[in-house]
Amino acid sequence: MNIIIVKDFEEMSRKAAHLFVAQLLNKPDSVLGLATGSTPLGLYRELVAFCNQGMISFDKVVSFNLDEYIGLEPDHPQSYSHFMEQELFSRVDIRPENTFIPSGISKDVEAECKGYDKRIAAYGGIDLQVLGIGRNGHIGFNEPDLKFEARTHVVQLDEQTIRDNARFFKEIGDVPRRAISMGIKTIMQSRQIVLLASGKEKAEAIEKMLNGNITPEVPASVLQLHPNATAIIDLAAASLLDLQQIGEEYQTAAPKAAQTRKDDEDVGFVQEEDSQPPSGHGRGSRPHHGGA
Ligand SMILES: N[C@@H]1[C@@H](O)[C@H](O)[C@@H](COP(=O)(O)O)O[C@@H]1O
Repeated sequence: MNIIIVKDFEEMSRKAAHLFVAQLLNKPDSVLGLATGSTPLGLYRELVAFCNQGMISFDKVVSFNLDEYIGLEPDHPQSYSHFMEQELFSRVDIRPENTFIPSGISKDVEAECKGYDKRIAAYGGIDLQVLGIGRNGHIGFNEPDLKFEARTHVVQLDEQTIRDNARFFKEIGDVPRRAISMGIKTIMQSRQIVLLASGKEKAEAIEKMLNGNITPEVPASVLQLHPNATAIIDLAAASLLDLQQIGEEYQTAAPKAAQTRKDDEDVGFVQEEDSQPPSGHGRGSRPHHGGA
């Protein structure tokens, strides 16, 4: 895993944005994996600015989000769908029909999960996936568990996650208890992954992710196995790491070029055989939020 230690949130966001800009310049029709939470907000701000300057375009981009709360309508102010609309989609030239987020109000959640993975595969898989990290080491909404959940699935949220995310809701009782999340295999199939972490509340999770065993009890630890993953960590989130050791043991340079499908197969993360060519559409007409 490449480790890049940066000064603060701003530098983390800028460095992450550069990876995305490079990706889009190389491949304008990239499939991006997107995340929510406070952590990627600076990244999205930077991408909006690059797009407004005409340096990048999202016109040909397809995006898949990691997760969504079960029970929230897409235009609910705390839904991840609404978040993405506000923070990125309404501010760049991405086509609404090319943005995918699991539906939290699907009548058949199992079919929703299966269909989501199939659709990702049908678009050729994710080129670049951004991740935040929960204080308990979760990625997406893959909570600590006894086994890695492979595919997009329904999760029961941890008490700590519910408490952490309660800050976005009026009261803790309003936080949904369940969500749909991409699974570990879905995430690991991405050709390139960038995990962002900022702030001292993430320090313990980061230390366990990098120095601990690869275990479902720390879901982010699986990223140690990914052939092209980069963690961009600010000094506060890196405060429990031995920075000298990092200098010696890890690369801090730019990530390797995108892995080929052959490489993906070598590590056992293969695309589904039964994937169909893309026929469905994204979330269709975009609710208007009057964002800047
Ligand atoms: N499902 C999201 C995760 O994708 C995110 O990484 C995590 C951390 O959020 P924050 O970036 O606000 O610390 O929150 C939620 O649980």
